[in-house]
Amino acid sequence: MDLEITPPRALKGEVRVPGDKSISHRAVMLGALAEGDTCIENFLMGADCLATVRCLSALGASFTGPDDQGRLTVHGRGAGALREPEDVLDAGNSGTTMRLLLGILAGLPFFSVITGDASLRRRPMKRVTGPLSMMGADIRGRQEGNLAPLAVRGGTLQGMEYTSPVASAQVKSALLLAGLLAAGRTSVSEPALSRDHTERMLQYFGAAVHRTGCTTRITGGQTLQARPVTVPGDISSAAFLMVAAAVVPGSAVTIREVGVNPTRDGIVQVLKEMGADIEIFNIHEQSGEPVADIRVRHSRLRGVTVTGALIPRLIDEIPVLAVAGALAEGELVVRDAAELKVKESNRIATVAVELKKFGVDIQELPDGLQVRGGRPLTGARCASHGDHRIAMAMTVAGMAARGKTVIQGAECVDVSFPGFDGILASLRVE
Ligand SMILES: O=C(O)C1=C[C@@H](OP(=O)(O)O)[C@@H](O)[C@H](O)C1
Ligand SMILES: C=C(OP(=O)(O)O)C(=O)O
Repeated sequence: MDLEITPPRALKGEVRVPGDKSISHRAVMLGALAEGDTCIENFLMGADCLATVRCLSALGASFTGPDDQGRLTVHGRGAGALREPEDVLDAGNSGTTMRLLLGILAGLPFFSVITGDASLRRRPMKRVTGPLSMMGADIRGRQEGNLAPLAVRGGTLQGMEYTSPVASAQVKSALLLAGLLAAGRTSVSEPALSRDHTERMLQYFGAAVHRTGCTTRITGGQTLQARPVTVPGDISSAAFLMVAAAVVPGSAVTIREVGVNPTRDGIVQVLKEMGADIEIFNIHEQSGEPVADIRVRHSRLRGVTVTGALIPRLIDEIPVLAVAGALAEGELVVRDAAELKVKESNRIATVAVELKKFGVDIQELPDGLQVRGGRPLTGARCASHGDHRIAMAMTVAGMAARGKTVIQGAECVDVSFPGFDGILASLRVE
């Protein structure tokens, strides 16, 4: 599907974005492991989270919904009620589905095979299958258990202390979920703190999880108690609207009920450092997660350098941050972000290739990007590379460019942000 964009005069109004993808995955997974009914409101009906629901159904979990309001109930009967799937589990395009489910499958006493689409079958899984094998699971796949399809014979796991070489919430979460099903204590240390939604939701469901610095610990054998979950709006989806409002002259956009977890809000911090006019207000807590309204008005931006512990706090927002950099004065530099190479596409390469089509001065770095901003953008014919974040970032570039932009293969937007073009259309002032 092609998406056509012409620059609006301004973006104005008040919107909500769909539910958080990370929290939606975790709500159904923990719901399936818990005892009782987990009623979820504002569940993300994107392709990735629906893949998680299908995999859990194949494992015997039972659901009511989702209805068209995003209401979904998981009828949990504890981990022991999950059973061997009769067919291959399909995680589609979703790294989170595959890696977190591997943690659960490793701790369950049966055989399963999990695969995904062409992009997911190229992404590294050894980062979870390696430590899960050390805990006692038998996991086989191409490149010594690195590439899906992966065959898992789960069973009795022994907790362990693991130091992850990457700051990855998917690695941490897979090991904490395996740790919940394992004997003894599991601890995961990471080089910088990644998103902590799994820890928060485990605690919300009654499990004891402790963190000291960047080390998180869980003791196996705890039971989870079902609780209602209201999923906040996804800050990673809101980021596209935030940058669009910041760069399109005359804009003023309010996004209601967005998750502002401090392990996810790096984009707000960096846009503010760049000079963006952003207000965060009406801060409150919902199902163990902080939520707020975000108002963004157009303003002049300047380039900054983004590195280190900030990177995991905005990893999925880097494609759209590069667009903000292209429209800012001076230079935006992103370093320590080599993880971008193993996402749905190699995002260092795809961001650079696509932004060059708009006339942007952008260079690939081994672990990031360098963008020299300030030149006017010219509308372009872009490719999504099958990557939702690239499709949406280039849409934002198109809104600030002269002339028409076309995004080829824009159907992948549905992975995380169904209704994206409708929400943008509702904000347009012609
Ligand atoms: O745990 C999660 O829900 C996610 C963690 C991040 O991946 P990594 O764990 O690979 O950094 C992020 O890029 C992804 O979109 C969602
Ligand atoms: C990297 C992403 O997701 P996943 O790893 O779940 O495919 C993303 O949504 O940008």
